[in-house]
Amino acid sequence: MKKSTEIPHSVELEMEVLAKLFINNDEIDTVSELISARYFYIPIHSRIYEIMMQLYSRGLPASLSTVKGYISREFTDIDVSQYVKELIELASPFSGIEKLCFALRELYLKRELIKLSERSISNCYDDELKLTASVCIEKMESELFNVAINSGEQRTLQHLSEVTRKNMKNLDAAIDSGRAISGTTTGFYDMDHLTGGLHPSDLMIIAARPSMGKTAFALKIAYNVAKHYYDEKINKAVAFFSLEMSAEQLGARLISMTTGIDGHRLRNGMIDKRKELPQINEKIQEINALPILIDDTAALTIASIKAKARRIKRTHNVGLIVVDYLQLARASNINSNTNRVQEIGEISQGLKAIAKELSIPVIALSQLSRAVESRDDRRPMLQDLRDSGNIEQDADIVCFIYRESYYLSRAIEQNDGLSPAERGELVNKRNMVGNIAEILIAKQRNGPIGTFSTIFEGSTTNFLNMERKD
Ligand SMILES: Nc1ncnc2c1ncn2[C@@H]1O[C@H](COP(=O)(O)OP(=O)(O)OP(=O)(O)O)[C@@H](O)[C@H]1O
Repeated sequence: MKKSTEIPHSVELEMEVLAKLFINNDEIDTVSELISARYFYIPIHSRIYEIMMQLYSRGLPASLSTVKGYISREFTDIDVSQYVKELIELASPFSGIEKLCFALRELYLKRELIKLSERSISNCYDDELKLTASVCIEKMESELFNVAINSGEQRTLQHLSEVTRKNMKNLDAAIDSGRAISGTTTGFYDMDHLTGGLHPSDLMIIAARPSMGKTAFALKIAYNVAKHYYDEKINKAVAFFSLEMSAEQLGARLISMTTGIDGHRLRNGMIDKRKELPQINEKIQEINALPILIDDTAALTIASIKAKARRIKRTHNVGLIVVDYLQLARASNINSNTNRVQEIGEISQGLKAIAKELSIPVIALSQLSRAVESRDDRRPMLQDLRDSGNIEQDADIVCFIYRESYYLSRAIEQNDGLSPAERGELVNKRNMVGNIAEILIAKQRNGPIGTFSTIFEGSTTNFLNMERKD
């Protein structure tokens, strides 16, 4: 392998791009979309480009004479007239400017990769910084992600017209979808109606007491989104970080959910081999085709979730991330003074940061404290999240799952000094509420709050729309 020790750059290429721009200022619009001043390695080139952009944006001609005035003052040791003359001579009529810009970008990205690798090496060698290996990985991943996704450009300033153009694009997409939603469908009609679907950059918290069906609900949304990607031939994937259940357990739930066969029977092999086995095989084929990625590493730190999320965005164009569940993740910067509330705060903040940085929705499940059960009405409220860091503030949407039948069944089973009449009343009540699971949207930053009902089928851990449209 032939190695070059020279920093990747091409003086001629840079000069040719500038020359073409001098000859035809109209190309500036195209070029400014593709490159920026930092793509030029030679300082005088970078400055010439910057000045041209400034003049052009003020409606002035970016001509040789105007630019020369500025440059001569700043680069006194260079014969600018001669330099600019050479520049013009270089302009070849044969190569298109876009091709040149891509070549320039290639060289710039290689330089950025070299720089980030050097920084990473020096972080690892530096004893004084005392960075852990996972912090070094997180830093490198983050920088690598910026180079890969944004080509190193961290765009922070946008003109309002760019923003409204995106608004119109979203509105057009909502109109075109014919589903009256602007985000990705959750598969739950009432939820889509209330929220407009799942939106990029949003952190949605799904919270409930244990056994209410958080995992089941989130898995159904993940399944619905992946099925939507598959059916519509959208090249995206869903990533499910399962800190509690193993990937096999989630797979078993998906099989039970899609075949309608009781999960308990499936686990114990109590199935009709002739009738049900072919059905299971058929559904497994369907599940296999879905773009769902599962990571079941336990006790992940928020830094490693971030790093993995960036990687999956790069490798699989992830469109939705689910984290089950928030309290099982660990903060990255824990010391002896860190308390649990601070730790949860860092995790929810980190999840929101992932949603924003990757511009995708993130769904995080959250446990609720026992306090819920000390009230007569056990429907969770936002205040139930208040002891848990900043979950409520960081979330764009908070929804709770509440199943009255769960509490009624528990009371019937415990049979705590119930008279036969009281027991009968509880059984009647449970029959009335049936398998209804209420979803309470208690906070929505950009929309209304409200409650809707779904059906929870315990035996298949499946959530369904009330009208069984799915
Ligand atoms: N085979 C089955 N038959 C009947 N109900 C079942 C079966 N398997 C699971 N369930 C019910 O599904 C519910 C568990 O759902 P899920 O694990 O999604 O809840 P969760 O809120 O995520 O729970 P946790 O917080 O404990 O993880 C429980 O109420 C459980 O009784």
